[in-house]
Amino acid sequence: MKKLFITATDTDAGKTFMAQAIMKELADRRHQVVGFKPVSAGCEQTETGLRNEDALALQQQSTIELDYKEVNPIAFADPVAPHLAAQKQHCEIELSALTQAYDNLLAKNADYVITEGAGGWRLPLSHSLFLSDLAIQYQMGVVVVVPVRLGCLNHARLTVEAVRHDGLSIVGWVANVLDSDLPYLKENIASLQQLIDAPLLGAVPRVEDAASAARYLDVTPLF
Ligand SMILES: Nc1ncnc2c1ncn2[C@@H]1O[C@H](COP(=O)(O)OP(=O)(O)OP(=O)(O)O)[C@@H](O)[C@H]1O
Ligand SMILES: C[C@H](N)[C@H](N)CCCCCC(=O)O
Ligand SMILES: [Mg+2]
Repeated sequence: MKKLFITATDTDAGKTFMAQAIMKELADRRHQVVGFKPVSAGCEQTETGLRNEDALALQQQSTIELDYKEVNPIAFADPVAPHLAAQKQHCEIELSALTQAYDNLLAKNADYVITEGAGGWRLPLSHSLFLSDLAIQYQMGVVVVVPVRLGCLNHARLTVEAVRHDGLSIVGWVANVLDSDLPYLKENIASLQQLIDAPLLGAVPRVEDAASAARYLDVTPLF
């Protein structure tokens, strides 16, 4: 059983997109995969409760049937920092709620549990909890998604330093090349390779959907 945590240098960076693509690649190689979005902020109210796009995508990409709540135990309607959404509801996110949900997924005995973070690595969940604490608790392997743009070198390096400071390994990273006209694109990717010093799973251009993104990824470093 491999436990992976998909983080990024920021929000809106391509975590869900690449998580789906990685799950597809693994599933195509006959691995059983389940997706997990422990905390979501930005949901639609439906008859069956709050539903978040990321979690629905991960639920759909899972090779084992999962209830929505199993994929996304904590959901907030507002698309804001989750600890602020929690404060507004006078509640506090606790690590035990996340570990309980994670343990339930571990019990499914899939080959991979793919957790998508929210925002970046050090996302606060309360005054005393970060989402990174969940990844640390289970010693997850970390995949970093980097949207390649001006400013990403610093963000990528800071993320890598924080992950390693927490004692976790970066098992791979993805260059999300949303702007193929970025000046010095190749040089930026080469700099990122140096700064991150972990396997590059792929450089993904702007594509139609996550299934197309999968074609640019080599997931063998995740085996
Ligand atoms: N390579 C790509 N090609 C085309 N569209 C992309 C690509 N990467 C990301 N996107 C799009 O950019 C938007 C942001 O990506 P995504 O939702 O995966 O980010 P995220 O890091 O998961 O954000 P959040 O922090 O909200 O979870 C989405 O609309 C997604 O479909
Ligand atoms: C609403 C958004 N799409 C994400 N779900 C939450 C991002 C929180 C980022 C918090 C922060 O680091 O400032
Ligand atoms: Mg997402």
